[in-house]
Amino acid sequence: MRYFVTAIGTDSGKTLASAILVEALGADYWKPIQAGTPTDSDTIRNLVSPKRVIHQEQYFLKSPMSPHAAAKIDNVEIKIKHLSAPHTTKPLIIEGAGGLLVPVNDQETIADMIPHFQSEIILVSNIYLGSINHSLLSLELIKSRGYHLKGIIFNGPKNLETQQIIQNYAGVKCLLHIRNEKKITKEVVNEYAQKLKANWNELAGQR
Ligand SMILES: Nc1ncnc2c1ncn2[C@@H]1O[C@H](COP(=O)(O)OP(=O)(O)OP(=O)(O)O)[C@@H](O)[C@H]1O
Ligand SMILES: C[C@H](N)[C@H](N)CCCCCC(=O)O
Ligand SMILES: [Mg+2]
Repeated sequence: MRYFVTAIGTDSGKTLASAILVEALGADYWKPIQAGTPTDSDTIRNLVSPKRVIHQEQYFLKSPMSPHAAAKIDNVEIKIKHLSAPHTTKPLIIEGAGGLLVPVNDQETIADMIPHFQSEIILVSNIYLGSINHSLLSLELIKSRGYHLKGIIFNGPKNLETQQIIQNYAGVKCLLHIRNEKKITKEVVNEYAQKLKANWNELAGQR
């Protein structure tokens, strides 16, 4: 099974959520398109067990910006049809870049990768004043394109009104709520992975 981790924007906590998912599901990790350094793959490497498989990025762009722009600077053309997911017998966590409508070239966006990889979406919704609108815009896109949303991971300070309205709109449960942590360590990732594993199995049981 492939899970596509996207978010309501950049710096939302996709890589942190991906590390937790990798540990919770015993999954492989793959960042198809990396723009700038430090790379998300290196961040993941430092946060998960050494037995986890982290696949090589298919595109590594030098500039920390939208992939469509970074690709032009590097004189590289990214086409979704040329992306090919690594083979694995384990679940695969695929991390996008920024939010859903981040362009990878002048016609295609990150969202177009989701059906290309036949993946289910895990949406990271970080909580701030304005995140309801950004979350519902992302959910509207997912719904209008008929993509499958596996669940939502909230990230940041608890805000029940914000979380409830987003969950109701999405019609899915919260897989995990990540609080603001002083430091992100392997231990923190592991703690959340245990919580996610419990929630994941409980939600699967509710089907
Ligand atoms: N709950 C949290 N507590 C503390 N720090 C956090 C939390 N969530 C994210 N961060 C930090 O915020 C920064 C951005 O998080 P992260 O890299 O996971 O975002 P991202 O959505 O993957 O960004 P990108 O779009 O660049 O891939 C990182 O330094 C990360 O460690
Ligand atoms: C470089 C950064 N870390 C992300 N990987 C790319 C974020 C692209 C954001 C584009 C935008 O929405 O303006
Ligand atoms: Mg990331």
